[in-house]
Amino acid sequence: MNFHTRKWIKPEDLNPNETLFGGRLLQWIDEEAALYAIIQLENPRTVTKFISEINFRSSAKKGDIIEIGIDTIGFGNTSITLCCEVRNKMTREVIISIDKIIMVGLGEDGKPCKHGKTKKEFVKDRLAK
Ligand SMILES: CCCCCCCCCCCCCCCC(=O)SCCNC(=O)CCNC(=O)[C@H](O)C(C)(C)COP(=O)(O)OP(=O)(O)OC[C@H]1O[C@@H](n2cnc3c(N)ncnc32)[C@H](O)[C@@H]1OP(=O)(O)O
Repeated sequence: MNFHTRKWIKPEDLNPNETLFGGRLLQWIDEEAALYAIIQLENPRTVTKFISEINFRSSAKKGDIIEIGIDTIGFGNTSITLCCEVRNKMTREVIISIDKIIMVGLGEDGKPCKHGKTKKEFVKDRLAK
């Protein structure tokens, strides 16, 4: 799993308990999953279809640095299935884990569109072609 994105927990990211607000974290994860899927499917019209059980395993506090990791589990016809883990950058303690995030690529008509992808690709390999 690649941990591409780091976030610094600021006062506006906290809940009344003074720990990281779960909704904020889910927003960051959704955006990260969307960007990952857009790049893999090469389709900017990619939407979140399904997110499996979310396990908040620990929290973060103001000033912590967290990192968001996404990986590919598999490709369908119009979808890509991802998994996600968020951890504390310094301690490596897992904050959240999500087994399945399903993103679907849409066509111009807004309907699911076949992507023809079967394996994870790296942009550097595409550019080398
Ligand atoms: C490069 C430049 C970029 C520039 C650009 C950058 C912008 C970067 C900004 C990022 C910004 C963040 C963006 C966040 C992403 C949103 O916030 S998206 C908003 C939230 N999501 C939505 O609004 C989606 C609403 N849902 C829908 O519109 C429809 O359900 C959909 C997605 C069109 C699918 O319709 P459907 O009738 O369910 O379609 P169906 O053919 O049955 O299924 C499609 C696929 O989903 C799977 N599926 C359906 N239901 C399920 C289910 N319950 N469980 C599992 N799989 C399922 C099916 O198995 C199928 O997969 P394949 O077998 O084809 O691979």
